[in-house]
Amino acid sequence: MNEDQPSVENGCVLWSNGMDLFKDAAERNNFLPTGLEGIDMLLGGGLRKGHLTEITGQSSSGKTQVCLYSASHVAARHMGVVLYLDTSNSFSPSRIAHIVDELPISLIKEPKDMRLKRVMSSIVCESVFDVFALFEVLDQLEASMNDKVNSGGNKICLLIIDSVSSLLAPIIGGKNSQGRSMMISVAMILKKLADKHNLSVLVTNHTVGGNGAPKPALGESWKAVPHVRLMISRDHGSNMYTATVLKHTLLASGRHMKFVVP
Ligand SMILES: Nc1ncnc2c1ncn2[C@@H]1O[C@H](COP(=O)(O)OP(=O)(O)OP(=O)(O)O)[C@@H](O)[C@H]1O
Repeated sequence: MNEDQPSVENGCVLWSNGMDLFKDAAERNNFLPTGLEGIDMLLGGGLRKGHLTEITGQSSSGKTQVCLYSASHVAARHMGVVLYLDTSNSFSPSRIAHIVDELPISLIKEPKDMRLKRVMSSIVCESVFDVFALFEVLDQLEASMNDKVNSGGNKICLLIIDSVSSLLAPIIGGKNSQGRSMMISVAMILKKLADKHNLSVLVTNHTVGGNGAPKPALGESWKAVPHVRLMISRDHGSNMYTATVLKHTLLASGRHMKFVVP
């Protein structure tokens, strides 16, 4: 084995020296915008490439809105292709069209009809209704990402799963250890894809326990998975929302920022 190279086994890097980690952090220090100013400011630029970001919150707290905004802004700003895995028919092309239509001309310098066509063709939406379909899609994604590395094709830069909890929560109840190991496999595949292909992964996780303090549905085993976990909530009867950091590699938990969904 070459002493300067990290050893690679089944595509996983087993060790890295400090200089590798330093270069890696500097090179990967780039973000994809969510297009929601408060969230982008809170996260130092948006969704970090190479990381898995989780949005959690109660029903109607705005999780899908964050996904739709992120997909629209990333596609509109020529950052790459977005793969949107929709688990509950919440993907809304008309909402995307509305978001793209509202983008200022100073940000996207092209006629509105061309912009919409381009954005729509840069967002690939796929319905995924159970964990087995999810494994299949992720498997195909990995194969196509490996091909794109070799062929230099147009790369996916953002993978969205709205919501990952609706696929995983049904299989982890009770003493179902097989369900739990499937959940951990999904986590490992997502993090490996993010790391190996420098893509940003955005997932949503609904909350449970409405009366007291609502908690993210996927519990303790999943808690360690996301690099960043944001809790969002909607201010009653307004279009004002609050994002609060529950977990972050650099920021203290509890930091929060308001954002508006126009
Ligand atoms: N197409 C739309 N156009 C305008 N506003 C919308 C649209 N869809 C949803 N909203 C508004 O955004 C709010 C947040 O909805 P969203 O679907 O993002 O919540 P969520 O957290 O994903 O909910 P759930 O967990 O039930 O899927 C809703 O209360 C609704 O008022």
